[in-house]
Amino acid sequence: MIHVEGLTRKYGSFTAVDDISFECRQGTVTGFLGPNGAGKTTTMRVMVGLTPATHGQVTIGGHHYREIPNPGRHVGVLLDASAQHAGRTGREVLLLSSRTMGLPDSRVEEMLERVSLEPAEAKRTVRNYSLGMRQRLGIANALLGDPQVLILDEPANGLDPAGIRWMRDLLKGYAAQGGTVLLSSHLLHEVEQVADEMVVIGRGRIVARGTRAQLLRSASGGLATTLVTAVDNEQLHRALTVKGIEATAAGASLRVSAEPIDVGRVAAEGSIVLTDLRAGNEDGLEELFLQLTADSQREGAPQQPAQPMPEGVNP
Ligand SMILES: Nc1ncnc2c1ncn2[C@@H]1O[C@H](COP(=O)(O)OP(=O)(O)OP(=O)(O)O)[C@@H](O)[C@H]1O
Repeated sequence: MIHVEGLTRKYGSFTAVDDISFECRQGTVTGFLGPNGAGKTTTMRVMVGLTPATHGQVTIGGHHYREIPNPGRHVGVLLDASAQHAGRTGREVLLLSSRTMGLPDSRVEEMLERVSLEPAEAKRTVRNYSLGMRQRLGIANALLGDPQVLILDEPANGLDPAGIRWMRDLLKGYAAQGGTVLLSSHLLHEVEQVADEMVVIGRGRIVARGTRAQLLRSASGGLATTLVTAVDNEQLHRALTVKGIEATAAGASLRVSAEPIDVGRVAAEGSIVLTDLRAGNEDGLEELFLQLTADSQREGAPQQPAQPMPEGVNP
C-alpha cells in the first residue's frame, strides 16, 4: 500500500536518507524505528509531498501523495503534533480540517470522543494543551477523513502509559479492519508490541527489516533460542539432551537452542509441566537495535560494528 522505492534525500552534500526501499502492507502496522536524526521524519515528509526526493519515489496506493484528490480522505497524517495553530481550540482545529475535506461537522464530535478529548478540553486553545493532548488531537485529525492509510511520526511522544496502550489498541484495531499504518519511533518498546513488521533505519540507511520474531532470531545470531522454565528443570534438561537439543541454565530457567514449539513438544512427550515458555532472547532485540544503529547513536551505544544479519535483515 505504501511503496518506498530507492528513496534518497540530500541536503547539500549531506545525505539524510540514502537509497531506502520498503513497503507497508495493507492490514498491518509497520514500525519505522531509528535513533534521533536517522531519517524517519525526512522519509515521512517525502511520503506526503512536503519534501521532494532527490532520487527515488514513494507511492501510496499506487499514487504520489500530491496527485491524490482530497488526500485526507485517503491518507491520515500526523507529522508534528506541536505544529497545530496555538490560538485555535481543539474543536476549531478539527472543524477546519473537517470542512476542508467536505465532511459533516458531526464527524468532529465522533473524533473527539474517539481520542478521549473531553468537551471542556476541546474548548481550550491548543497553546494550553499538554503534549499528550496535542498528540490525541493530531491523531483525531489524521483519522477524521476515515483514511485507509495512516502515517504517524512519533505519535506516542508525550503520552502517558495508559495513553500509549490506548494508541496501541487503536492502531491494531485500525489495521485489523484493513488499514495500513506506518508508525515511527526512536523507542523500540513503543513499536515492538504493535508493529507486525519493523523497518530499522540508522544514518539514513535501512539496517534491518522483518517481524519481531525474525529480528529476535537475528539477535540470536540466526539460531533459534527459547527460554523455558519447568517445574522440574533437570528433568526437562535430560529430556532435551536425549533429543540432542542443547540447553543451559539461565537463572531459574533453561536457555535452549531450539524453537519454542520443539521445546514444548519434548515437554509434552515427557509429561513435564512447564510454567513459562518464550521465544528468543527478549533483551536481544534491544541490543540488536543499539548495535545496528550504533553509528548514529549519540551516546551509550556499543562501539562494535553492526553484525551481518542472516534473516529478516537488510544490511
Ligand atoms: N531541512 C534540512 N536541512 C538540513 N538537514 C536536515 C534538514 N532536515 C533534516 N535534516 C537532517 O537530516 C537528518 C535526518 O533527520 P530526520 O528529522 O529525518 O531524523 P529522524 O529520524 O526523524 O530523527 P528524530 O527521531 O530526532 O526526529 C538529520 O541529521 C537532520 O539534521
